[in-house]
Amino acid sequence: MDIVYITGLQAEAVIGVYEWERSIRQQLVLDLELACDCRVAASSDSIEDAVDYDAISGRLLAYIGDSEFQLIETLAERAAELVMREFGVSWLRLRLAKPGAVAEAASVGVVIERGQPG
Ligand SMILES: Nc1nc2c(c(=O)[nH]1)N=C([C@H](O)[C@@H](O)CO)CN2
Repeated sequence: MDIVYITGLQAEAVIGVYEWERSIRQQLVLDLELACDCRVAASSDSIEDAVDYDAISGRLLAYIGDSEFQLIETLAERAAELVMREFGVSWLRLRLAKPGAVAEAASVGVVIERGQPG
């Protein structure tokens, strides 16, 4: 299995369980690993055969920017479903960080894996 990856994708959203969080936008950072067979795109040298990290990044930024979930678990799950459904990705690992959430921590977040490799 090969991987196309995106790291440090910075987005902003309304997210959080507390009342004060419902009226502000907070920073989120995404890392994604996306299963693929890079030989297909390498053979044709065509973006049509590639897992397009630019298109996926843009779609995720738009989706997250419009979202208003309470939990980062919910946003991570929905974002994973979107990428798999719209971009035909069979397996992914998604890390979603909310770096401002705990003042004493460098960052907090979730990591999920969905689908089957290959
Ligand atoms: N597992 C989680 N724990 C917490 C979340 C969350 O989304 N998942 N959210 C909060 C608050 O919104 C927090 O980020 C405010 O600082 C607390 N714990």
